[in-house]
Amino acid sequence: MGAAFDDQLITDVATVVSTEARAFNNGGRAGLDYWTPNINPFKDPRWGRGQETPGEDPFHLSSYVHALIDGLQGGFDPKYKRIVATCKHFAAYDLESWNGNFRYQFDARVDSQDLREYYMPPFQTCARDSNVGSVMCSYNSLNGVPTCADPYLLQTILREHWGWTNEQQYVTSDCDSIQNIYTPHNYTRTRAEAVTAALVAGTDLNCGTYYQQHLPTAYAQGLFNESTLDQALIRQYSALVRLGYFDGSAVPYRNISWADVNTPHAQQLAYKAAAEGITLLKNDGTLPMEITSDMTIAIVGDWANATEQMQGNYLGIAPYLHSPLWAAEQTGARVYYARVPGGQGDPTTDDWLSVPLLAEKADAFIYVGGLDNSVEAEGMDRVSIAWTGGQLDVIDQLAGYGKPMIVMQMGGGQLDSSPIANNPNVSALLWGGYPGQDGGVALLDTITGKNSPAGRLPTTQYPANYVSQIPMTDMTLRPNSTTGSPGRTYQWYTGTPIYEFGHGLHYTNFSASIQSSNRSYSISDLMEGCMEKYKDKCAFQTVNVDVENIGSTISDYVTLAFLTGTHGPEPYPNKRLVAYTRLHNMTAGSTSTANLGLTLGSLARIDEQGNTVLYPGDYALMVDTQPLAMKNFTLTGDPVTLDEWPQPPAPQLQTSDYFVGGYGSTYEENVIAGGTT
Ligand SMILES: O=[N+]([O-])c1ccc(O[C@@H]2O[C@@H](CO)[C@H](O)[C@H]2O)cc1
Repeated sequence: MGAAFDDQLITDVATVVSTEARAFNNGGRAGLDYWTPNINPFKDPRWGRGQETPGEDPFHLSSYVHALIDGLQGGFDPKYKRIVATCKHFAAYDLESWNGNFRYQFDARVDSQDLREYYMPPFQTCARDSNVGSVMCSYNSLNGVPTCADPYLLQTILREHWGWTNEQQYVTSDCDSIQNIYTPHNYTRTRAEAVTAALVAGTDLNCGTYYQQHLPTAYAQGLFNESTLDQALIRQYSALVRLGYFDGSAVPYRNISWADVNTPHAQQLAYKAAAEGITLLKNDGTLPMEITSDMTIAIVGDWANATEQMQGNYLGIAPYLHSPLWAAEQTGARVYYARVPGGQGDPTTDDWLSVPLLAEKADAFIYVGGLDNSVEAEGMDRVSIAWTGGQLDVIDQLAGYGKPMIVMQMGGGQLDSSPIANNPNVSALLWGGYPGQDGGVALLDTITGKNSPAGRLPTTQYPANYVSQIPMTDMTLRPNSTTGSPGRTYQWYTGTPIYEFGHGLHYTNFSASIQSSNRSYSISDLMEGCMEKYKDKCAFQTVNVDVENIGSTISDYVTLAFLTGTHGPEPYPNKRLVAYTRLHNMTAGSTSTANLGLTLGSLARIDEQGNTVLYPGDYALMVDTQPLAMKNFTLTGDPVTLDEWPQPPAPQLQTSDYFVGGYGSTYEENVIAGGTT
């Protein structure tokens, strides 16, 4: 869904989710607070939970999450919320288990510039601009303080700076993260101090047992006031009030029933969400490829008959799971399926004797593989971002027969696909993520041209040696000659990506031109017209981009607008996304206009203190990754601070390093006397 770059799609999907959630609630099968979305930026390609997020770019994440909350909660200030959404994990959480570091004890060291520029924007959008009902603090520490015990994060930034002060908004802990304040963070001397630190910092709800077990002792010890407890309770009960929990049939959502679950509309949307995200990385002209009933197709690989696997993690019960194999069989062609060796944990293909047999019979090969949840998962980061040798071996062998050879790269993270990209016998390469219940159909429709691919990569595809250039624990974004970091994300990476953020081919060609001429703007004039409470939200301009389909195939087109230029503090990023929109169903020869709303905030840069500043200098707006259109402009006058970032308190504690456990070990404290775990 991140690769679709289609905010309306996100709102539509989220509306189905919240509608079905209400049906389940009315049926007595579910609550009304949902611990979604995971909106941490996908900073490092090894991250096992990057698959849950829309991608690596903070502007993209912010725009996406705004659209998502709209659908989940039913608008930004509804009388009754449809459900409470929870933006998680606040903040700087993106490490599971890597090289002896675990999410429960990891201390993310982040300076104010990177914090405000990269790790904060999605949460600012959640709290300040979308009225999200709940925020979840994370397992990790941030600069020495466990986030669930950090008043700078939960009070100063979240509530005061972002004005997230409605009584019905509450912070929940991650599951057992309050226990983790005590161990393995070793942040407090006692358990009573750990629960106190969390409650006083503003963690209102505990996923786990620590509040139940230890708040009474802490209260008896006089560690916090009753009013602090009241505040947490008021926030949670107020949230129920805003959900209409106490209002019976006065709440319109009470009418939602099982008939509103798994509707034809929901099914179509599941298909659309899969189809819009499929991204064409390489094509020698073989695609689209008609599949007729007199053809024989061989569909192979670990994912060829994927069903549950198409859902990634955190999934519900799907009404059906249409695998690629199932979809291939619906074409009427004769289909051979082989799971073949060479998948995850199966590095050799030596005993695979069926290649020549398959090759003799098949008119075309479809290989579906890549990553799956056995290697990218919650609690599990990767150590390699290369394809397994076995998979490449199979792909090589099949490609060697000189027949149409299509590779589908699946999974939420990226792999270095250069061996496939550089193999002239591989006709086409597509990326499909975790496409959900109708994923197989969306993939086959893309091969045949029933769906024209228009997705764009929401993450950089790095070369495999990237993982030896920077440790996962390094939270910095900018390249650094001292540490040897080549930089993170398309904004700062100094190497050459295999496929860059925003890459995505089509079955047609597009041209674009930006309306309006190059010119200069005075910063003081811009500020004079800026009346918003939050200055970064003031409009700069709506840039209209005329996009023309100059090929012969109907297709969507995603307009990505990047800003470059010399303005603000050095170093300058390569470029940064400042707007995007998806144009739908553009017929051959047609022109559509993308209206890109730029704000003063989107022009601004972040200084070393984390302030958002509008700087004089040269700017260039470009459309698409291989610029189809470009517009230069300048800002003149003195810099103006749009948002003054609250400075962190002086560090008090250093993290300790005597935790020796692994994934899961922190739960041992939950053994109740006489019980088991
Ligand atoms: O059963 N457990 O032991 C267990 C432990 C951790 C866990 O993950 C946490 O729960 C999810 C709740 O939203 C958070 O996104 C995730 O970080 C989910 C389940």
